[in-house]
Order: sequence, then C-alpha cells, then structure tokens
Amino acid sequence: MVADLLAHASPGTEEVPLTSAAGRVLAEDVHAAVPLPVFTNSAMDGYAARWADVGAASDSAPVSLPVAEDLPAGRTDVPALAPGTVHRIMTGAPVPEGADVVVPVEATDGGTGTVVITSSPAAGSFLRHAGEDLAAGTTALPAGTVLGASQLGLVASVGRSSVVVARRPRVLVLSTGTELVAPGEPLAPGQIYESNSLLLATAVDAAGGAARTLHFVPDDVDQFLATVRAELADADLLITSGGVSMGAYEVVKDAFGALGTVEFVGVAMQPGGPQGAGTVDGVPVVTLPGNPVSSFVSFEVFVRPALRAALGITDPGRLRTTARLAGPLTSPAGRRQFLRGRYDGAGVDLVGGPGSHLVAHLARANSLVVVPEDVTELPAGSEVEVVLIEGALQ
Ligand SMILES: Nc1nc2c(c(=O)[nH]1)N[C@H]1C(S)=C(S)[C@@H](COP(=O)(O)OP(=O)(O)OC[C@H]3O[C@@H](n4cnc5c(N)ncnc54)[C@H](O)[C@@H]3O)O[C@H]1N2
Ligand code: MOO
Repeated sequence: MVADLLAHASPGTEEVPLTSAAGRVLAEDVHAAVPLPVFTNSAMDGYAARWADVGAASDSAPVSLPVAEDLPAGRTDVPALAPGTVHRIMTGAPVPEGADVVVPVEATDGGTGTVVITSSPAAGSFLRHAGEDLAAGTTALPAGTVLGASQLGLVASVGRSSVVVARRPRVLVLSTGTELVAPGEPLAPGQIYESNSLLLATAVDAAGGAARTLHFVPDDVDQFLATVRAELADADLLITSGGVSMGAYEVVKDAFGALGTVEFVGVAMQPGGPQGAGTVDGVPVVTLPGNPVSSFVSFEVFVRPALRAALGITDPGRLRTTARLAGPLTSPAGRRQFLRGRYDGAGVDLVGGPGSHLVAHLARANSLVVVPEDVTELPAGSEVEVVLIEGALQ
C-alpha cells in the first residue's frame, strides 16, 4: 500500500554537479565517453621495452640498452619504441608503440643514458590495456544506482562533471503526543523527551529522501489538522508518529479517520501493529505507531523500501541473510516478529526483549531478526532470517 502510494509521488529528476551527488540515485544511464584505462599505460616505474630485446636478460647475462626517451605520467607526445632501445617510463605513462613489456626499475641499474637489465618479466607484463576495465560507449553505471564513493569515482573517471539524479522526495515528519517535550528542556512529571521525529527524519534522509520536521503537536485534533494542512502543499509524503491505537486520545486516527481517505488497520506484526496509510489533500500519508521501536521498525518494513523504490533504486530492500540464533526465543502466534539483533557475520544475538519502548537496546542493534507468524519458539542454534540495518557488522 505504501509502495503504491509513493509510486505516484516520485518527484522527477534534476541535474547536479558530481561534487554534490553523493548518496543520490542515478536517473540516467551513464555511458563511458572514454575507455578505461583511457590508453594503454604502465603499471610500474621502469623501462618500456621489446620483449625480444630483454626477455633473455639474467644476472649472469645482463642486457645493456640505450634509453631513448623519458616518459613521465602526463607526457602527451610519446614516440614509438625503436628496436634495440628502451624508454624509461613511470606508472600511468602511455606505453609507446612497439613496446610489449615493462621491466620494473628494480630489475635494472636505473640508468638514464644506458640501462643494464638483469631480468625481465614475461612478455606482456605490467601493461594496463586501454578499455580492459570498461569499453568506450558502454554503460558505466545504469539508472537506479546509488552514488557512493566508488560509483562517483567511476563517473568522474569517464569524464562527467554532472549527473541526472532522482529528486529527493520531500518528506514531512510530525510527532504527536501531549506528553512530549523537546530535548534540552526540563521535564515535568509524566513528560518524556520527543525522539521519534529525529529518528524518522534521520531514517528518511538516509533512505534518500529530504526530511523536514514539523514542530510536534499535542493530542488536539484541530491543532494537528491545522499544522498538517499548512505544510502539506510542499510535500511528497507525510509521516506521523503516535495517536493511532485504541486509546481515548488518538489524535491522528481521529483527525484523519474522519476524512475518509486514510485507512487504519492492525497489521499482524510486532512491533508495528497499528498502522494507517492513505492521502490527505492528495498527498500520501503514512501514520506510524508512537512507540519508538514500532516507529523505527514500521519505517524499515513499509516506508524505506517504498521510498527507495520511488527514487528508482534498482534494489530498494535491505540485505538479508540467515544466521544462527545465539539463544532461544519465543514469539506470539499469528504475528510476524521483528526482534532486534546483533549479527556478527555468522550468528545473531538478541538485543533486549520484544518491548517496543526499548530504545537503548534498539540503538545497540545492527539487525532485525524475523520470526514468522507461525513460529512460537525457537531453540538456540536455529537458523533465522536477519535483515541488516544501518551499522551492520560495525
Ligand atoms: N488497548 C490497546 N492499547 C494499545 C494497543 C492496542 O492494540 N490496544 N496497541 C499498542 C501498540 S502495539 C502500540 S505500538 C501503541 C501505539 O500507540 P500510538 O501510536 O497511539 O502511540 P502513542 O500512544 O501516542 O504512544 C505510544 C508510546 O510511545 C511514546 N511516544 C509517542 N510518540 C513519541 C515520540 N515522538 N517520541 C518518544 N516517544 C513517543 C508514548 O509516550 C507512548 O509511551 O499502542 C499500544 N496500546
Ligand atoms: O505493535 Mo506495537 O507497534 O509493538 O508496541
């Protein structure tokens, strides 16, 4: 449902300089305007030679040859190599026509007028051939690729200074709850610090969206609706937290329920049971439960993959693996449970219990352990499905 809502919320594309493209998602195929390597060049500092001239060199029968040219990296006029001569060459310099081997400087006396070569690598050694990494005209990166360090390095290597990327969906984040107080302020009895908006905004940004946090509101339907409606026009998605369960003061459910365009349901999962989704004034809305772990897990399960799919990311889900449970667990029948875990590459330890208020335990987790609806207990050593979340293996 969230994926369907967001599929129509894709906010188009924009061209950005490569220097501000980190983390963005390619909206075009990037073609290689040049091959990689751009030209055949040396992998070693040494001497470009003809193997026929140097192949037999040894300590007991060294080969002495005149050095015809000096080729530092960046030299653009490279004369061909005449038989019976060598060119001194540096790593990255173009290999001259006629050369079929580079003899590393360590196998020579390092001479500049004449060089004495005491051994030669096999014919063809230490040449990095034009196009062996990427042929000119082929696709360097397809649309849907997330641009991290190595991808940006590649795009720069084929000469591009800008790229067309998906615009970031603008995501409004709004927490509700009369008990909430901004961090840094004093707490009165019964009050707690508001944390979901920062948690969700950070998760939105990390998923590729552009979060804007509205000042959280108390459990007052009119104030809630006024706050939302004042901002909605500039948003591609609204995420709320809190106010969706069965209590007497469920501001989100009361306000949006009356509109008839947002559906509230109980999902057979834990945490994250009470959920809502729909549109308000035509803008997609997802209403997450207020318990912080429930908000986090709901975002992971429903919103993150939908947001990333809307951005055009080829593989929008988290990496999943199977791992052996360090200890036993129990799980309620009929609900898919997402327990917090710490995965070490082989096994997974549970971090805290199933309670959806356990934020300190959540912060120590690097994975979610998925327990299917029909499983009520598992012994230590069982294989479980593990979803790797931020910070996995770190
Ligand atoms: N009688 C029932 N009670 C509850 C049910 C139920 O089915 N029947 N479901 C429980 C489940 S499961 C969840 S999850 C919560 C969801 O409740 P709400 O979405 O209405 O959330 P709140 O009641 O507003 O808050 C729940 C909890 O989380 C704290 N909270 C809320 N917002 C924030 C925030 N921005 N930062 C930090 N902490 C927050 C809030 O203080 C509450 O402790 O309902 C159960 N109840
Ligand atoms: O199902 Mo609720 O989301 O755990 O506390």
